[in-house]
Amino acid sequence: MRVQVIDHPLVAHKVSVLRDKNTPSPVFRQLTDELVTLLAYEATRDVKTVKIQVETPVATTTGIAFAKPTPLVVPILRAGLGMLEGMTRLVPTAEVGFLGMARNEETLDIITYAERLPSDLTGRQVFVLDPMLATGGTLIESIKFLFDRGAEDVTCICLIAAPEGLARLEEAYGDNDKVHLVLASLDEKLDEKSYIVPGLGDAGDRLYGVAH
Ligand SMILES: O=P(O)(O)OC[C@H]1O[C@H](OP(=O)(O)OP(=O)(O)O)[C@H](O)[C@@H]1O
Ligand SMILES: O=c1cc[nH]c(=O)[nH]1
Ligand SMILES: [Mg+2]
Repeated sequence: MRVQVIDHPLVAHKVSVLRDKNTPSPVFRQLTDELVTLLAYEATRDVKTVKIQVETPVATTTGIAFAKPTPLVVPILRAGLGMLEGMTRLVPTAEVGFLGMARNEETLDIITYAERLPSDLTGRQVFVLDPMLATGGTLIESIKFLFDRGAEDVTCICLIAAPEGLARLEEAYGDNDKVHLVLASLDEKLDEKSYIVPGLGDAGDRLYGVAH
């Protein structure tokens, strides 16, 4: 498993504003969108391409296009939905599939309540979007789901991760070079409710919930 924490002042600045509890939902959504585009630049470095011929007004040259089958982008509902538009703006030919998962806040068990993905993912490059990697339960379940369907490789784009969740992912996929994780920040720890510290609170609520 390859893990990249993007160390860049544009990313760090946007994460700082995102963390601020006084940042309202519309700004939170805008920053989430902007952050995805910055992380996607790195996350798509190994996307499969083919050479094509391009006619410029002056000459013929060689360019590239995304190889077929096209990449599949999978936001994990609900919070991952806030990252979808930023990703598809950069990879407009991507197909989009959906996984709805929720963490039971008492037991931390993961409930998969929705799934709308192609039935056969053989040979597909998949990009999973979820802002938070806390205990790692949701991401491990998502990656398993995608490999079970035949996905060739899985790149997860997350904004904030906890070391505890990263360790669980390493345990599950450390030896697998088909798993790639791109993060904006690796935080300190989880608190007693398994929220990321310092984190940014509940990403789903801050994107789509009632304003506090
Ligand atoms: O690493 P874990 O401990 O599994 O926690 C991370 C998950 O928790 C959040 O979703 P949540 O379950 O709150 O659902 P939501 O997106 O609907 O708010 C977050 O978006 C991740 O999916
Ligand atoms: O800190 C956390 C942990 C899980 N889910 C969130 O939205 N935030
Ligand atoms: Mg939530």
